Amino acid sequence: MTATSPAEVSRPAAPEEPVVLDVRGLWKVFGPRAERVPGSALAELSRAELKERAGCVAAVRDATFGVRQGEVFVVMGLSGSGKSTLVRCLTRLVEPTAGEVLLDGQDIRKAGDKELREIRRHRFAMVFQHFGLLPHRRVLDNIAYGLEIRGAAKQARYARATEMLDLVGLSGYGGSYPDELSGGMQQRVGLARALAVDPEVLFFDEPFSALDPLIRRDMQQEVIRLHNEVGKTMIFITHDLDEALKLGDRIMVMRDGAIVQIGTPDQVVGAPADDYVRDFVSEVDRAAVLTLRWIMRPPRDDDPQDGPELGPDVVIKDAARTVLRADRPVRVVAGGELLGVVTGAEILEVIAE
Ligand SMILES: Nc1ncnc2c1ncn2[C@@H]1O[C@H](COP(=O)(O)OP(=O)(O)OP(=O)(O)O)[C@@H](O)[C@H]1O
Repeated sequence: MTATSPAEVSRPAAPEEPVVLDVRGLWKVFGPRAERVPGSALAELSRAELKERAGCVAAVRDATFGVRQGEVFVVMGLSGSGKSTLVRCLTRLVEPTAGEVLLDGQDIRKAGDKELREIRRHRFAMVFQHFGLLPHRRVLDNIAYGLEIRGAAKQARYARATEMLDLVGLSGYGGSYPDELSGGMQQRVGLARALAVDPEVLFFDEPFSALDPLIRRDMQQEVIRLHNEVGKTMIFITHDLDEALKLGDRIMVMRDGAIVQIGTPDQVVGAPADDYVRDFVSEVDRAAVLTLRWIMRPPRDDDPQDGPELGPDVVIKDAARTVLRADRPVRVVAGGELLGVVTGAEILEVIAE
């Protein structure tokens, strides 16, 4: 494949949204006198050494990243890499050991109990793997639960809950109890409950891992659909690469508590930051993720200039037919500017891999 440096390759020039959640130098260390670890020589130790010398586990190590308004931000890594701990630190379900978590500029680590409760009730919502539905409450009351805690009047919360029930495709099930529904349906209730409070940020902690593969695929589609409809900022934990590639606007890869890479799906697949990420993405169908931007070559003087035009962000698989049928190089054009050309040779190289 044509060598392309990651810096040159990015997704379409969508206007960059402001950062909603700005995380800086975040640490979570479990163990005795954990607070002495960040910033000290202990912080430099490997996981095993830290455990041996200080009896501590650094579940999150010096994490710095920003989540943008309206994006689906996926946190991915093997089991034990720190995904859950990191995301729990963002809502302070786990108290961070050091660092800052700024929500619209306000450090939630400094929030008092009352303020924190307000943030959790009004600005955040969560969807968990094990649904977390209240078994003795009907579906509609489960969905309305967050609104009830907030003190919303009955009529208003039922109206909103019914709207959410319809939104997740469960119209008519409001009177059922959770155990009368399948796993996939229960998770739809979980989604509706989270959306009911109209949160600024929605957190998903491996929400679909307990579902069987077909239902899981349905639910992923459902998240994409809901995201398109409601446009919420979503932070989504998964250890499943396909899920990450499908859902993520950007993916953050973690290993041993540290961030290894943050990038769009095509960046993670096309330019893995190290062998760990390379290994992770080695089985991916690159033609389904990478775009023409990754394989185009500079035009040569002897290239015909009248080939078909395609945009740089067309996925290779979608462009293959056009490129392979054309009897001249396809021109990769954005904003009237010729960025490069692609021929059958470049396409076949990726497909043959
Ligand atoms: N309460 C705790 N006390 C001590 N160590 C903990 C605690 N919670 C998590 N850890 C450790 O922190 C590390 C990160 O765990 P975490 O659950 O965040 O990883 P994860 O990537 O979410 O894994 P999984 O996908 O298995 O949930 C692990 O080594 C774990 O053993």
